[in-house]
Amino acid sequence: MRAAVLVFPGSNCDRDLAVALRAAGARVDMVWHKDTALPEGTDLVAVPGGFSYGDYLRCGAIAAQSPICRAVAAHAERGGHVLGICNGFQVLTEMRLLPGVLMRNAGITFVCRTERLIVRTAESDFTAGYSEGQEVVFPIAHHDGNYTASEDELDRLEGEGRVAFTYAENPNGSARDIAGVLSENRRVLGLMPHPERAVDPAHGGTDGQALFRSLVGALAAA
Ligand SMILES: NC(=O)CC[C@H](N)C(=O)O
Repeated sequence: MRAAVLVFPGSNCDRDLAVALRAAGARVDMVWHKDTALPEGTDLVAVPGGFSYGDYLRCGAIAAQSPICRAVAAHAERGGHVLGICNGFQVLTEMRLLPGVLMRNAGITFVCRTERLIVRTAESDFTAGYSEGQEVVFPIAHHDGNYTASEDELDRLEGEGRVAFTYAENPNGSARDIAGVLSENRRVLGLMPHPERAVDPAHGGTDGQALFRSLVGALAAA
């Protein structure tokens, strides 16, 4: 299974994400945002956290216009898998690969702590390693994590089982406690918490391992 981890100016979780993917068995290529094509045979595009372009304009807005994002959109259009974590989730909403927007946290401040989450669906290649309703603990670190969409869109996401994770205690004002959502074909996942920071006992927890293992396992078998 081959994963492409994108690197933008200001990405700072790209190497953590590569480590988590490699530990789960993926072959990883780091791909610079100015590249125009993904490596041949890329199964998964992984968009990491950080502060792409210093979060200017809006988090992820400039990164979404990068040359590589045209190739990412084409990959998603072909039914390819895409994972966006934190700033990566913001990039995917700016690209409109996922619905909704990430606004400034309701409390205005940057929030950096570990957070309890509830897995809302195990029906995706990203969440198949968990059970529905399972509680997991991932770190969060963001100032624009306040997920917002129209009431109709939120009803649709919930109705279609596309809310992947919710917060047990909402840290940022996100509508309906949403921490992560899936695309219509369930092959694009964006989430604000950081599963790649919960894959080693030294991290204080390993609840993120199941996400990378189930994803790599599903794509290796495909
Ligand atoms: N950890 C991150 O990716 C942070 C994303 C973004 N810079 C924010 O603060 O909201």
